[in-house]
Amino acid sequence: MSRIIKICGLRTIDRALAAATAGADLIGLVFAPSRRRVTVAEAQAIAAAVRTLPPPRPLIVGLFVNEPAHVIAEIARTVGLEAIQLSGDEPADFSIPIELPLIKAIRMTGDPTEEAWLARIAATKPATGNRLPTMTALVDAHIAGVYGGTGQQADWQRAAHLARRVPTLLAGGLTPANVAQAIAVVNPLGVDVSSGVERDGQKDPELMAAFVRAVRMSDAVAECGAERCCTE
Ligand SMILES: O=C(O)c1ccccc1NCC(=O)[C@H](O)[C@H](O)COP(=O)(O)O
Repeated sequence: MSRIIKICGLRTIDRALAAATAGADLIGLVFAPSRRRVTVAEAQAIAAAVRTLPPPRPLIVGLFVNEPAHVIAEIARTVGLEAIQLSGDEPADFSIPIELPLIKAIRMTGDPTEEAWLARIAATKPATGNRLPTMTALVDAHIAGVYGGTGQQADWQRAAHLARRVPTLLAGGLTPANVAQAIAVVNPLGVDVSSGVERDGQKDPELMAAFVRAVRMSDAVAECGAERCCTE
C-alpha cells in the first residue's frame, strides 16, 4: 500500500519542485492568513511549474479558511487547483460550485459540525480511478484560535478510530522521525506535513525527502509484513 503524502504550505516554485522530486503526491498552497500564505499570482506560477512535470506529478491542493464558496471556486479556476482543503469553521452543508476532491480538516473538538462533516464524508462514494477520494478527512491538532500548521501533534488514538470510519489524512506535528510510528498507530490513508519539513521557516528539500523516505519505508514494511524482509 502506498500512502498519500501531502506536503503543505509551499511558497516558492523551487521548493514546490523539490517537494515533487521528493515524491509528494499532493502539494498544499495556503490561501488563508498564515506566514505560508501565497497570493493568487504566486500560486499560478507554482501550479504552472508543477504541471510541466512528467506524470506522476503531485496534485495541487488549495487550502482555505472560512472563505466564501464563490471565492474558492474563482481561485480554483484561476490557479488550476486539483483539490480543495477546508481548514476553517465551514458548515457541513458547505458547497463549492466546482467539482474537485474535497479535504476537510477535523480537529476532533467534539463540535457537532465536525460530526456532521464526518457523516457527510462517510456517506460519500469514493471516486474510482483517482488516488484521492472525493471526500477525505484531514485529522489535525486542536489549538484554540489557530487553523493549522502549528507543528502540534494530534491525538493519534482518536485519529486511529476516525481512520477506521472515513478516508483520513493524518496531520499535526509529523516529522521524518515520528511519521512511521504515527502510521503504525493510526493506519491512515495518507499523511500531511508542514512544520516538520521546515528549517528556518522554509521548506527544506532534505527534510521533505527524508519524510517521504520514512513513509515509503513504512509502506514497504506494511507490504511485506516484517521489517526484516525489507532490510535484508
Ligand atoms: O499551514 C498553515 O500555515 C495553515 C494556516 C491556516 C490553516 C491551515 C494551515 N495548514 C493546514 C495543513 O494542512 C497543515 O499541513 C497541517 O495543519 C499540519 O501542519 P503541521 O502540524 O505544521 O505539520
